[in-house]
Amino acid sequence: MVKRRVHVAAAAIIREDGHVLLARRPSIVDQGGLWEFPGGKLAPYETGYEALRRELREELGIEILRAQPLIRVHHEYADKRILLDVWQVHDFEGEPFGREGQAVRWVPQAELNNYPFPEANHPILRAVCLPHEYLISDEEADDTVFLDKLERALRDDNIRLVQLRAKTLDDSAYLKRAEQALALCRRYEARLILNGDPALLDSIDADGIHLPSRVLMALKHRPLADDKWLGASTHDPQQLEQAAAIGCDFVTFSPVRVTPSHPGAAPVGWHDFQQLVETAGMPVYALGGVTRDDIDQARAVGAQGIATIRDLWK
Ligand SMILES: Nc1nc2c([nH]c(=O)n2[C@@H]2O[C@H](COP(=O)(O)OP(=O)(O)OP(=O)(O)O)[C@@H](O)[C@H]2O)c(=O)[nH]1
Ligand SMILES: [Mg+2]
Repeated sequence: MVKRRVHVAAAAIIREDGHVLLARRPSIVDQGGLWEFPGGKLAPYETGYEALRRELREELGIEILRAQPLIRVHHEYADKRILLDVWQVHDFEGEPFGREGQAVRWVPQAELNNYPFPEANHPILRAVCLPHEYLISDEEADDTVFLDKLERALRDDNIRLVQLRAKTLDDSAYLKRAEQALALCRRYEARLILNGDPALLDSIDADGIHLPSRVLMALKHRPLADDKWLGASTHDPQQLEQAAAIGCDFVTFSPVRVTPSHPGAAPVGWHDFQQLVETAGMPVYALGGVTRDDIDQARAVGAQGIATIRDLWK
């Protein structure tokens, strides 16, 4: 059987307080009763954004004023291949309601897991819950200097996702620093991701693990429970595939641009990066030579955002 191809535009409407608008599919349609991001199929000759605007008028009675790409997910159902082209809606006019009689609800991010979604939605839920900047901490010999810089980023730059990368510390110094960093991150409601061996979480109840690519490639299964975040460093298509195979929640991909920290590495550039992100099936942070000024560019080619040391660690 040749499967139908279905191209769908869908909206992640995220309110300032972090609540996300969900709609329930009527029980009589395909995937009935499940919750979804409002949207629908592209009509002939429509772009994704045009379809998004039309669908939200039809389904919710709102007019989009500003939206940005969030994630594109390719998924194979038993009867069709689907491309979900998901946009984050930042601003709209009108009060959304279930114009087709469907239930509509603003849901806090922390409660999204309680709602049954179609199978294809897993990466979308990840993308909705992750910020658009990922701070990777720099090597820092002194704990006090480290904590000062971390607090500055949390306080002044509003960073909410931090990876503790400290290759020069031995195990006990790393754990000590991780404990201090975790306490600080908790104060700012930021997530702390430890870099290295998943077993680190046995000692410290941080929010997740970031796998170096070497560790990623050696794994056969996801090494963490589902309630922790699993990230990985990737640099080529094989590593991206492996990250998807073991169920990573997100990855960094580098280098996208020329970076002074790795002058020998050939940057992939935005064009090829876009092709890689398209098939990644999970949120991808652009890394390597990128700054906060590149967030819109990164998102325009489908990335979750940017990851950086240099631009945020000061
Ligand atoms: N809108 C939307 N569709 C999704 C999501 N996840 C997901 O797998 N889908 C699938 O994408 C397809 C969207 O079709 P739809 O029924 O919304 O299409 P539509 O609004 O144009 O209505 P139509 O049935 O009149 O063509 C369905 O097969 C649905 O199961 C999601 O989060 N939002
Ligand atoms: Mg629909």
